[in-house]
Amino acid sequence: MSVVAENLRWGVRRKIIVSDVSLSVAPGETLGLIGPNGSGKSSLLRLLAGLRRPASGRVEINGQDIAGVARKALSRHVAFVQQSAATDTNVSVEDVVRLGRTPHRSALAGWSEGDEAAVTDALQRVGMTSRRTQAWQTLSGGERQRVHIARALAQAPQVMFLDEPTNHLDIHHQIEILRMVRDLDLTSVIALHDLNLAAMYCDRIVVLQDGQIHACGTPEEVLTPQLLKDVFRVSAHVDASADAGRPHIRFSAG
Ligand SMILES: Nc1ncnc2c1ncn2[C@@H]1O[C@H](COP(=O)(O)OP(=O)(O)OP(=O)(O)O)[C@@H](O)[C@H]1O
Repeated sequence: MSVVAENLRWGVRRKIIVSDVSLSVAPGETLGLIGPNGSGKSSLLRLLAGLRRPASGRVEINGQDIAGVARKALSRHVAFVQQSAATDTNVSVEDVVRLGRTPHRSALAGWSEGDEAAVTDALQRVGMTSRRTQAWQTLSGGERQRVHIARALAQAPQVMFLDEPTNHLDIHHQIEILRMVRDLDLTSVIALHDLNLAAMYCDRIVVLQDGQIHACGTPEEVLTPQLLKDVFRVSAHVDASADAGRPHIRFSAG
């Protein structure tokens, strides 16, 4: 499914937070969203996912304006992995992942074999099968993050928005999760702080600054020393890595 945003604007009181953002994501593409703290990444993701209404502009998913689509209908296709989602504390890991099936179930339908299979598959994909019955509140930060990703996977979405999905994860799981999202047959938009991970796993990257798109293109086109200086205020060398020629950033210490 494609995602298209046209002239999105959103703000709070007089403060403009997302300003005239237009972008498009092709079916199956992985788009990275990078930018300094407070540049509007989370706000833009929420607009794209229909969790927030823009003051003006529109978002189309699969050619349909999401303003006219009910939340439950939208969540049959669209999943959102929040930065630090709060979850009711008195639940098990599998209870959390089961919530991902909610959009697919009617009030009268029981829990089906298909629902169970989706939960089992999602837990397996994030390496949490053995924790299935563990209490949610006893998980570590990174384990919670993986369970939230499993909940989104259980939703069987065709579009996935992820807000810094790797920020609590060790390097092994950061790579595992991003590789998995890239290899899944879905369209994804991922806000990331780690620029080298964005370079490795995203087909294209959008750079936000002060709520506006500063640059958009392939990792090679976007991640230049000049852009890193202008937007992120750091000095860096950018090498072509051995990994399919994707850029690799080396930050200067001094
Ligand atoms: N509901 C709100 N009310 C007031 N200000 C808000 C609101 N939501 C976001 N902001 C402000 O908008 C700006 C963008 O926030 P946002 O969370 O989208 O940035 P971000 O790029 O995701 O940041 P970070 O990298 O730190 O997670 C910030 O200055 C934030 O304080």
